[in-house]
Amino acid sequence: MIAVIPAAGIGQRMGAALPKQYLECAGATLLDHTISALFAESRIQKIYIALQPDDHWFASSRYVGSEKVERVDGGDTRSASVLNALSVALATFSNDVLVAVHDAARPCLPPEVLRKLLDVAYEFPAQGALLAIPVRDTVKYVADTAALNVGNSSSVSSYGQLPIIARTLDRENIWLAQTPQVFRLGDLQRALVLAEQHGVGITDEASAMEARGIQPILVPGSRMVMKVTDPEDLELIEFYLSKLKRG
Ligand SMILES: Nc1ccn([C@@H]2O[C@H](COP(=O)(O)OP(=O)(O)OP(=O)(O)O)[C@@H](O)[C@H]2O)c(=O)n1
Ligand SMILES: C[C@](O)(CO)[C@H](O)COP(=O)(O)O
Repeated sequence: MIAVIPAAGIGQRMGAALPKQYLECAGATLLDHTISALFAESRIQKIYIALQPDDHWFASSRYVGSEKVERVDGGDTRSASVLNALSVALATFSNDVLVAVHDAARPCLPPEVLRKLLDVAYEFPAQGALLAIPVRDTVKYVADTAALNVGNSSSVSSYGQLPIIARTLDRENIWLAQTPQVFRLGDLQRALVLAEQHGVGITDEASAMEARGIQPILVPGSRMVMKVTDPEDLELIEFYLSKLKRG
């Protein structure tokens, strides 16, 4: 099996001076933590890292020069970055090889969680599998209007326009998708190409497979596999990474 790490984002919501995957945390960059989690899993033979073509930060990674790690060009969107990496991988690996796609922005991936996901993916290669966690809070679907309605009137609060509730969703069947997401290389490449051709909005690999009628398996992940998105996440990820290192 192989892995792809989309790492070509700019980290706009983080607002840092460099892309968030290069921020230092618990002794390494977030990207190096992410690579190290996949590197340590013996079933993963090769890791493709999709980077902005003009990325000059990766040159300082401890994984530069490793035969198991290959840099490829990313694209304008996450799915374009993944697709570029899959196309490069297909020059070396066959359609039936499993590929685990894992966000650079999810640097904390406990080994036992990864192992469980890969075990399930090997059992059900045609369906594929991904990490996910069930929603714990009550889920509100918000109305289209952004205005705060008071009685029959519509007003803006002292904190600006706030959303209002349209309805409460039944959370019983709602899970939040994480990564890695594991599929057969050929299946995923075809699904992503078709999604692009048909203008299907894709925010993860499973969505592309779902659009082809596949029902991927959800493997319980962990809150530690959180996606680092804005500055508020940094303290928590540092805590999780340190906890993981301590074992
Ligand atoms: N053109 C892109 C955009 C995103 N990603 C990667 O996809 C993952 C998830 O994306 P996200 O967390 O949204 O990262 P950014 O796009 O960097 O963040 P932002 O949306 O705040 O700019 C990240 O590892 C990011 O580097 C990518 O490879 N190529
Ligand atoms: C793939 C993903 O991690 C699933 O939660 C996520 O969708 C990627 O983040 P984005 O902000 O939608 O690119």
